[in-house]
Amino acid sequence: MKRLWIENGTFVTMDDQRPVLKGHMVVEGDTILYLSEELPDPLPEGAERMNGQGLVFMPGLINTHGHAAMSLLRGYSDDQSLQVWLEQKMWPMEAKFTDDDVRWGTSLAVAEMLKSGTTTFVDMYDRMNIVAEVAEQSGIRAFLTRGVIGLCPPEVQTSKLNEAKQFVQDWNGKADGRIATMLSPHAPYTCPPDYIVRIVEAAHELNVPLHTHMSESAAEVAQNVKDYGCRPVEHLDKLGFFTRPALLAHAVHLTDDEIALLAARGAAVSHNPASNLKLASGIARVPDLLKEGVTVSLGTDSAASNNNLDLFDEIRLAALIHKGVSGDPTAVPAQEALKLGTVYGAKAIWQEQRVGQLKEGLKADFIAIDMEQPHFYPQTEIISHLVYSGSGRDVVHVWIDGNQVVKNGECLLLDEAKILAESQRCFERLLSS
Ligand SMILES: N[C@@H](CCSC[C@H]1O[C@@H](n2cnc3c(=O)[nH]cnc32)[C@H](O)[C@@H]1O)C(=O)O
Ligand SMILES: [Zn+2]
Repeated sequence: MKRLWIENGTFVTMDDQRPVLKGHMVVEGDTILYLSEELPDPLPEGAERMNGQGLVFMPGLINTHGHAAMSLLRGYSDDQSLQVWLEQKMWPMEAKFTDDDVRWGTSLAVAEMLKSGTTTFVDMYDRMNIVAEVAEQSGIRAFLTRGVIGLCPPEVQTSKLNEAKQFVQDWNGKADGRIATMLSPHAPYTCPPDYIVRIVEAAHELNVPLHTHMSESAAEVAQNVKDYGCRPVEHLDKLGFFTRPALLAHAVHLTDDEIALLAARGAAVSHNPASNLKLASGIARVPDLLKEGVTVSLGTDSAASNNNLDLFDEIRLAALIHKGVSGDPTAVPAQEALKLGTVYGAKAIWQEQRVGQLKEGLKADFIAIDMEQPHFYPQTEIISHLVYSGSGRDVVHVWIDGNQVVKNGECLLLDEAKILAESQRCFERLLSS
């Protein structure tokens, strides 16, 4: 079996037992076989050797919410509220999307994510077969779901749900186990209650988790109260949503009771600070969620509301904004912020036994960061440096399942020049059609 031996590296493990260690890591096949300050004994036979000096190795980042194909709409609508951005700008453009647009928009997103250190991403979109093909080819790990908007006639609702179920059947566990799937009503405000109930039942049948957008804006919460007589968490609870493992994007506007209910139900949250700031949606109660024991992770949302997919930005924002709004400089410290993007990300997608830390027995999904740069000197607190002065541009190498997918900042399995040219062509066609 293929072996890689990294010598004399600095490893930020995200394992509380030994958060940072200097030493050696051996990868065998798709798995971390050995990680220690000591030389491996016996020395790994036939291993490719790599000098880790000047590099920091850490678990690949986990982006728990996004819509990759929307990278085509980066910069197309800035400085708008969620409702205007979504209904007047995104939906009309997305209605014109073809297979080709989804392919090149997704490829653009995946290239950007890989190069900035994301090794697992969650994606909610349609034409998901194409998204899965891009994920398979690129080497990335992906948790994919055909999101469904239910503001349409019953027969269209049914065909969308059938498509979402078929996607699960076709792709769950594919790409050497790198692809997992779930089901997702787009949001309580775009799916009637009876449709959400049908989606929950389908998730039980297929034994997959659920994902949705929830309580992103104050307007949508007010609408929920007006239409259904309760706030979104209680509404989803009544519809049985939390009888499945559930991942909720945004969760910005929550009461104490809602936080308690999420904790009791074991639901996980994807905190998307950049998107929430840009659409002026508000600031999620992350310190309170963490205090109550809710699993919180990080997502970029799409590049159309971010406007990049660099998860280091989300890590830094999470570490900064909660201090600012609470007046407490100890809110979301650096170590906790980095956990949001790694080990808690893994937990939020029920993958903590496989990814999210550098640990013997876990999958070899890891990244290398170039520390020999002015913004990382003097070299003192590495975790602080990564969170407060690092960015995705510092990532030089990326491995997923033990395979190197980015080398010296270049994607090995994607044709970057072609992706840039094709995405430009797709966007221009969308604009003029
Ligand atoms: N087109 C599908 C739904 C795909 S789910 C992905 C949808 O999420 C939308 N979206 C992207 N970001 C956000 C957000 O922050 N809040 C709510 N919806 C979003 C996006 O515009 C896209 O329409 C259907 O009609 O059933
Ligand atoms: Zn979204």
